[in-house]
Amino acid sequence: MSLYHESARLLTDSQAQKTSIKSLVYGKKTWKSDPKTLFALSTEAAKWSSVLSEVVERSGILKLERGLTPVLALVLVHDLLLARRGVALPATHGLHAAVLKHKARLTAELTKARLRRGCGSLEALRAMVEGLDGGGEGHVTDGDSGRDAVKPFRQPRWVRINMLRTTLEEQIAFTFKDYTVVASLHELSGAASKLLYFDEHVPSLIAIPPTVDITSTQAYRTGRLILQDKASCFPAYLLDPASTKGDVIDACAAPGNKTTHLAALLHEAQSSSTEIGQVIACEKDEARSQILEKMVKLAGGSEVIEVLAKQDFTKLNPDNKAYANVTALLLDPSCSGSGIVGRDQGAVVVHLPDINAVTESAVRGKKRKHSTPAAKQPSLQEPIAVEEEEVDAGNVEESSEKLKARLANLSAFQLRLLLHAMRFPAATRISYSTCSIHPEENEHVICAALFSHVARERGWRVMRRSEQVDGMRAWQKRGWKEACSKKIEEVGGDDFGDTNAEEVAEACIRCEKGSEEGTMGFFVAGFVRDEGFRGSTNGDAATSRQSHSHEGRLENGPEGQDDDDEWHGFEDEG
Ligand SMILES: C[S@@+](CC[C@H](N)C(=O)[O-])C[C@H]1O[C@@H](n2cnc3c(N)ncnc32)[C@H](O)[C@@H]1O
Repeated sequence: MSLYHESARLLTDSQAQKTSIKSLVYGKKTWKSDPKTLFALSTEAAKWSSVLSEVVERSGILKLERGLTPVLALVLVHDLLLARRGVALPATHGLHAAVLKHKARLTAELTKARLRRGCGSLEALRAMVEGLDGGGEGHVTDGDSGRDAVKPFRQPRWVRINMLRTTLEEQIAFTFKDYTVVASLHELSGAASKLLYFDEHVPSLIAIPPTVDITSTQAYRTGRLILQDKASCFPAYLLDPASTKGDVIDACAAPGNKTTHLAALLHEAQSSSTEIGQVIACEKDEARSQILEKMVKLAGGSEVIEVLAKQDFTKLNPDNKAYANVTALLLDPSCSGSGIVGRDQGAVVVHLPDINAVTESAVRGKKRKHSTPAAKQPSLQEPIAVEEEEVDAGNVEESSEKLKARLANLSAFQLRLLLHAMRFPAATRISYSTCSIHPEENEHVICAALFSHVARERGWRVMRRSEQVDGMRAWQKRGWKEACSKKIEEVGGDDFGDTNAEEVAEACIRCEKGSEEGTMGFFVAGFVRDEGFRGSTNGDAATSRQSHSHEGRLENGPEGQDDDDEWHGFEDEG
């Protein structure tokens, strides 16, 4: 295999496995190419990929040279146009010839790409590319000037208006009275002035420029405003807790952003005279339980939220009468955290040319979409200093085998929690979410749960896109169909006819990290079942086995029950 084929493979694996080029090169001893050369080419090609993908697309060579894949074209064009020694293959070699014959066209496209970036020389472009490397910024075109100039796209600061303590109107009239409302998220990027954007998907969510700090405002300090990534608002909103008119369990609650969001949604429904239940917030970790309690208090949720501190969710007995009115569950378990902005585990972002991209005449003025990681999201600094997502971040330089093993453990843990949630007899809605981009923790868990014994016995199915609340139905990025097909095939889903991969993928919601939608990488999906299934249990008299006191909830966990539908080899996420 040539240097170029090996480099193409490396970049593909690095993207897919979210593993650094370095660990892939030096973790494997069987490369045919010199590892140093392979590392240098792959790193440089990745660095230049946002420019070169544009050059390759606009030159149209992918349509002419059918033997070139987008990633192979990227590494070859890199060396053809940018390497001192050119392509390290004889000119007669098929790969070299495939790009060499288009050199004039490619060079012209590189010049245009340079000029579009306002760079007077190749050296200036080189400096720009070097400067952007690792800078963690995405790019947007400059609509105002009409020039396709590249500007760093900075993630906005998302602010959830906490309806437990205030209203949107009140905050607009006071905290944000000097702010100018803008129509697009892009207008916030890099702005130093007080601008405000109303989110189009999640009610009571606004965005402000990343440069504007609200942590010293009275509204923030008193829990009226909560800094919460947009994607992280999806699970409670999708769950639509008030629609089930009962209690809601937040199974993995600390630090409590989604818990207080659930409470706010219930509180709002109460004002429109619907009878509402309470939120039961469960957190296993002692220190994080304390943070949860503080957050609940600060957010004004004490009356609606009951905190079960130091409580392992899997040890709650679903058949305890104390949970007889639990109609909805939110499950946001520990995960790899690979969707968190700024946590790339060393993997590079490679922009690949699109074979179907329109050629230049059609692209003139077209806004390009980039997805490099963006500036680190603000975390809740004050008054509670804690990162929202508790994650199993693993080792930055871990090998792909280690990552695979870690993901297998995490997904087994996540599935175990999800299947436990499905056992609550009165529940009719569940939302499952992670801040991971890996299908192992997302679509695979959803599909495995769907085809589990407990789901089929108790009538659980995926919450279809058409059944979702408006904002979630409208959200464009959906689950990965191939990941669903793969898992459904693996769990023998073909035997249970009526669920197909396309429908499941469409039901799943994905957020892309560092994208121009301004979110972290995130995944959420819902499960529902019809009222007719309510109250179904394994047929045992479990409720008589323990008291209904708070303590009674903690004893007699599900161990010993029929666990046939669970995956074996469980290890806690540690
Ligand atoms: C991703 S974080 C949850 C973030 C939270 N939902 C929020 O929005 O603020 C996962 C949490 O689940 C907790 N956890 C992990 N396993 C658990 C279990 N078996 N039972 C209860 N909590 C658990 C972790 O300690 C961690 O605080």
